Amino acid sequence: MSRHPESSADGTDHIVVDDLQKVFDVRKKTGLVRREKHRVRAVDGISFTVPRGEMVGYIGPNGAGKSTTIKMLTGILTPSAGRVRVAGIEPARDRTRLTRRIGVVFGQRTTLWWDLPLIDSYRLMHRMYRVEDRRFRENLDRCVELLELGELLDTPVRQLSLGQRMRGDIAAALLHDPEVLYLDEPTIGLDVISKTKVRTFLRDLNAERGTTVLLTTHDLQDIEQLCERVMVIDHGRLMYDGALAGLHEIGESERTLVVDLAEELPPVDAPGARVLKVEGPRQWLAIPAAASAAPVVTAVASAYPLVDLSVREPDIEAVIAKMYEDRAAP
Ligand SMILES: Nc1ncnc2c1ncn2[C@@H]1O[C@H](COP(=O)(O)OP(=O)(O)OP(=O)(O)O)[C@@H](O)[C@H]1O
Repeated sequence: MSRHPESSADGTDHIVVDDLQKVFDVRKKTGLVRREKHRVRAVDGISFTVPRGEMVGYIGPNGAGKSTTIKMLTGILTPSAGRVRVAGIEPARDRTRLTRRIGVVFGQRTTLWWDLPLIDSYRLMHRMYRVEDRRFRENLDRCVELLELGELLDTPVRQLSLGQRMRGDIAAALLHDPEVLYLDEPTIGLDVISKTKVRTFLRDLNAERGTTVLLTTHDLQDIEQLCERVMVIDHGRLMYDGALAGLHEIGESERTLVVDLAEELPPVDAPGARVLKVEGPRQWLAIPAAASAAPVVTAVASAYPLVDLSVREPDIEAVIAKMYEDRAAP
């Protein structure tokens, strides 16, 4: 597979979203026969850009508006207001042309033909996307090798395990050499080994081909292992857009210092740290995530019989939960 030529989109931005909105009019049953019209602002004025070759996490709680955004980026849904450009194309206007430039993987449903052997689905896609024969063969060979699909090609899709099917779906999304890949929960329900295979493949794909990736997931390890940048949305609004590391600061989270002493002692006294728990000779100390652990370590080591210590980074899920809590507080 070759790297994609330089940007054909807005400057170097491969995805451009400007004040994007999607409003659904829904009818809610309020009585036996009465129905009231009401509006759901699924996406409520979101703006962001993604440069070519970036891998970005797009996360948020259930119903936040993630899928609605992705559907507008693929052209399945037309925005109520605002502007979207993907690889220079307006998705809702030119969906067919865009389809050849993007790949989509929905973890919860397959794009493969259920009753056909995997290879037959790929052959159908070859024709549907009108991929040049040599390119198709090269892409297929590479996906088969890296996603370990060789022994599965003649197996009907319905007989594949979830992890095998997911790898099959990822290959299907890449046979036409898309420049942009949307991944919606690509590791959902997979075991640890399959998750690792999928993540390694995505990292290599991004590094080698410069594919732009927008990743929606509830598995924060996907984000931690794949994306330097993360966007957090809630109630259709962008709450955070920046480095993954910055989320920790926003959430004012804490790191945990686990200290093992030579004997059982009362809670240690170290400036800048708060003892969370004491269990025999082991104590758990909280320190602000943004602060250095060194002064606390020095203080403990000089005043107590320190045997061992380790630092635990804050759990990103807890950080996001804290961010929502802070926003909800009056
Ligand atoms: N076709 C539709 N008609 C009416 N309301 C809709 C429609 N699609 C989505 N919604 C509503 O828009 C909001 C955002 O939904 P969306 O599916 O984009 O969220 P999400 O972040 O993808 O959630 P999840 O993590 O659960 O998949 C929700 O309140 C949802 O009920």
